[in-house]
Formats: sequence, structure tokens, C-alpha cells
Amino acid sequence: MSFVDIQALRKRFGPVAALDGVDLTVERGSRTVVVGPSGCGKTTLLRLIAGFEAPDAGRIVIGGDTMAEGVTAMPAHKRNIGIVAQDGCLFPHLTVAGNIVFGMTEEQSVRRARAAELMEMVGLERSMLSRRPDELSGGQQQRVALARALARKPRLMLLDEPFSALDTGLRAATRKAVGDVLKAEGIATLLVTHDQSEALGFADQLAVMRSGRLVQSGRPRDVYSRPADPATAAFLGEAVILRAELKDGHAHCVLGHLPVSAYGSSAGQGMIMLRPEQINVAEQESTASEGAIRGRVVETGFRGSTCDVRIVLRDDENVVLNVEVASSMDLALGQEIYLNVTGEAHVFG
Ligand SMILES: Nc1ncnc2c1ncn2[C@@H]1O[C@H](COP(=O)(O)OP(=O)(O)OP(=O)(O)O)[C@@H](O)[C@H]1O
Repeated sequence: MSFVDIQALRKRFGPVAALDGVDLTVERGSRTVVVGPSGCGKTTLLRLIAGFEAPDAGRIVIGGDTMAEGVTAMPAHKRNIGIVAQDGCLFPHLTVAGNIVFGMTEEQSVRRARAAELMEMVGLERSMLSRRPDELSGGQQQRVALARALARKPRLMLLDEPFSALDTGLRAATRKAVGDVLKAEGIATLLVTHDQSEALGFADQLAVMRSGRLVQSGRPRDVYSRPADPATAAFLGEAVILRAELKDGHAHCVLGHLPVSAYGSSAGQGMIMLRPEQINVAEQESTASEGAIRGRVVETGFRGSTCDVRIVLRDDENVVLNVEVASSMDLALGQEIYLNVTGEAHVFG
């Protein structure tokens, strides 16, 4: 049995079905990242797991213990679940030490030792224990929030956009530090984020939600390369979605005859997806592979090491492709280029 087992979970707020029958499992010590557009129910899912709200129907089981069944729910403080939210929610009037040991009932020397141990674990100087939250940077505050959540040795950690207020460099460093601590402690984690690359990089399991439902879950690499539908494909990154005729194990489309992994029952007309990194751009026909398709650059966006390039096909200017090339290529507007596709096309079922 999975460590977390959520079945047919439903929650309405008046006319809004925030959760409309969610099934999700999380393995012991693993990281699940929940993504989806704003309002799809991510925070509601976390709040129900934490016990801040009771479901209307469904079941939540953690470590074999039933947390909620229908409208009957165990109170939040009995669940032993840690939660870190977007702004850390530290108590502003308490020191860092006071925040970390808040609610611990052990004697003072034990609390002190635990606070010091946790500071080390989250990579902060012990000397910061006497500071107040407003004397720390955003990233430091989030680490203290994590230390506080870890203080009670939770069996499950819920992270609700805990890095979103941090700027890019600090965000990556804090995410790595938090991820390392949780992994070392073997604590199963559920992270909610709006950041697709964060989701793909952090998750063992990616769970994609839309309109109160789980539309797909699996290994990030699998969900990214074999999304359930075009909306999921586009949500997880740039996607080239084309009409194709499916026959003989190939998709016949404006980019040529592309091998497909499988198309099940959808032989005939279908929709296929390629990721931009599957499209190679060559400036000369002589350096392109055989069967290259001709196109023209209509827009470029410099991004440092890479460049976003918008291309239309010479034979069908209605087909627009957004690809990424090494910026050393320095493509000019209007330049003719040659395109080759690598790997397999994904067919939407
Ligand atoms: N307490 C509440 N009262 C009324 N409606 C609510 C309440 N909480 C959530 N909702 C509604 O339920 C739906 C799901 O909200 P939720 O906060 O779970 O979405 P989310 O995916 O976390 O969104 P975001 O990414 O914007 O934070 C939304 O339509 C929201 O307006």
C-alpha cells in the first residue's frame, strides 16, 4: 500500500467544485509535485491533507491511518504533518529559536539542542537563532520555516509554493537545500508550484491537475514527453502540436514522416506533439540531415546561452514553430534555415 492514499476526494465551495474526485498516491520518502493552472484545486488538496478543511466525500489515508473519510476528519494537530507556505508564516514577535521550538513540550535544554540541530540541517548559522524573522532574508526565512516544520518530525511535508517569493538564484539554492534535507530525513513530500521547471526538476512523481481533477501523474520525464492531452503538453513547456496522418508506425505531417512510439486505436487522422528540443536547426542544407524541411526565421529572442526562435515553414507559412537554439548560432530575421526532427512524435490518444 502506498504511504499516502487519496481516493475520490471531493470538496465544494458553494457552486465551485474545487476538488472533483481526486485519486492520488504518494510513495514513502518520495517527492510528488502538484501542478496545474490557477484555481485548479492545488491548495485545496493540500489543505484537506493537512486537515485545515474537511472533505465533502472521499478518503485520505497516511501511513495506514485514516485522516479523513467522507466528512469525518481527524483534526490537523493530530496528523503529524509539516507544512511550509509561500511566505513562511513565521511568528514575527518570536526569535528564530522561538519559532522553531514553538509548541514543543520538551524541557528547555532539549528544545535548544533540537533548534541548533535543525539550523545546521537547513544550512543556517546557529548565531541566527536569536534574530527575529524581519532580520533574515526571504530565503533564510523559508529555511527557518522548514526547520520549524521539521521540529516535530513530521511523517509528511506539504510545501505550498514555498520558493515563489524568492528570486531565481536564491530560489534554486533554497529548493535544493530543502530537497536535500527532506531526502536525508526520508520524509515524503508534496510540493505545489506554478513553476514548471521547478516541478520537473524536483519531482519523483508529477501530478497534473485541471478543474479539480487529476489529469495525469507519472515520472516527470514521461509526463513531459507523453502528455495526456494538448493542454497538459502546453502547460509543461513549449510544444509543437500538429495534425498528422497516422499509418505504418509513422506520423505523416508537414515536418515529414516521423516515427511514433505508439498510436493505439488512433490510426487515421490524429494530433501529434514534438518538444522543441527534438527540432534541429541548420543554417545550410549541406549541414542538415537528409529530408530537411525548409523554414524561415520570423522572430528571435536572445536568452544568454540560448535563443528562442520563431520559424514558419516555407511550404506552409501557417505552421509556426517555436524552437530553442544555441545563441552562438546568431540567426537573422528572414533567414532561411533547414529543420530536422529527431526522436519519436507523441500521439495524443
Ligand atoms: N475558502 C474558499 N471559499 C470559496 N472558494 C474557494 C475557497 N478556497 C478555494 N476556493 C475556490 O476553489 C477553487 C480552487 O482553489 P485553490 O486555491 O485550491 O486553487 P489553486 O490551484 O491552489 O490556485 P492558485 O494556483 O491560484 O493558488 C478556486 O476556484 C477557488 O476560488
